[in-house]
Amino acid sequence: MPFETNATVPSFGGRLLKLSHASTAIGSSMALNLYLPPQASDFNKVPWIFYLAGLTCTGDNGAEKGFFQAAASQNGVAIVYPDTSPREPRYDGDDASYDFGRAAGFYINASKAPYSATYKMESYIIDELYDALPKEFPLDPARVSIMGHSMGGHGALTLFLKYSKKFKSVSAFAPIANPINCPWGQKAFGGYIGDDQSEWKKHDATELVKTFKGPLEILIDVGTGDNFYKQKQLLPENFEAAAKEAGLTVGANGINIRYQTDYDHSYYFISTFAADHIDHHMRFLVKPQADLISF
Ligand SMILES: N[C@@H](CCC(=O)N[C@@H](CS)C(=O)NCC(=O)O)C(=O)O
Repeated sequence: MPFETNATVPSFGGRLLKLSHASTAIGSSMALNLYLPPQASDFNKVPWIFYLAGLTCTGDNGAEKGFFQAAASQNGVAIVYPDTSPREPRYDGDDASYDFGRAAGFYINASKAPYSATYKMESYIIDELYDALPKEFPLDPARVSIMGHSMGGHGALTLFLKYSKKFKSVSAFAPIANPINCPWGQKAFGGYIGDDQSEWKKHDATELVKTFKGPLEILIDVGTGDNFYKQKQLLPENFEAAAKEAGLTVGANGINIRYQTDYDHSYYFISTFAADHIDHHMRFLVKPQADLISF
């Protein structure tokens, strides 16, 4: 059993499992939360959505304050809340700032020492959790989506754009949408990848969307009162312009960026629009009728 269940917390008729496991991608123990809605059982594998959290977070922030569980229960979808970086081993200066090192893994595989030894958050999500969780819990391996907030919004957008066959849909709250052009992204990519900016582009949603083929629907919410938006850490306009240039539909049936008047960067903002994001994903996660057995 790769996952240990350390606590089971009833929530909105379902169960929030507080899990830990020895991660092969990271090389040490990782904690995460898994919300199973009441519909999940040995006989009913439910669809599931990754929620990737932002800077300074663990898997607890979204589970405690995102308010996703109410809508997840109504729709019969599970939510996985991974951690935001390895916790062990420690590196000199890995907690010197809130936007690099611990709790700031940026959902990429670091290639620069010493972080390259363990900061493998892309492999952790895409290879390890994606495969291991449905083996042990009632999750449908064929119906997976991804969403995230801020750094986690960058993670959701880039992992979807890189591995679009693995996910049915994507959405983001206040994502860092063009990290190579903002201070957070430049600091993280410089520290985890090094000076080669052509490598940075491989992990930038605005760069990746330029070559995305096929129809693409993404729900993105950004608060106009978000100080990080005002400080140009998020740059959703750059993402939208790149999508337009690539010929993708922008607006309600395409790249749908909603600017929410006065909302900030916090979980008050996320929880307000949590149900909209679950609804967005359910449009892509419901089982086609042909799959249902009739007697
Ligand atoms: N600590 C940072 C802010 C970091 C921050 O706002 N983190 C966001 C994600 S980017 C978050 O979700 N924080 C945790 C929370 O609100 O629960 C600062 O002082 O500027």
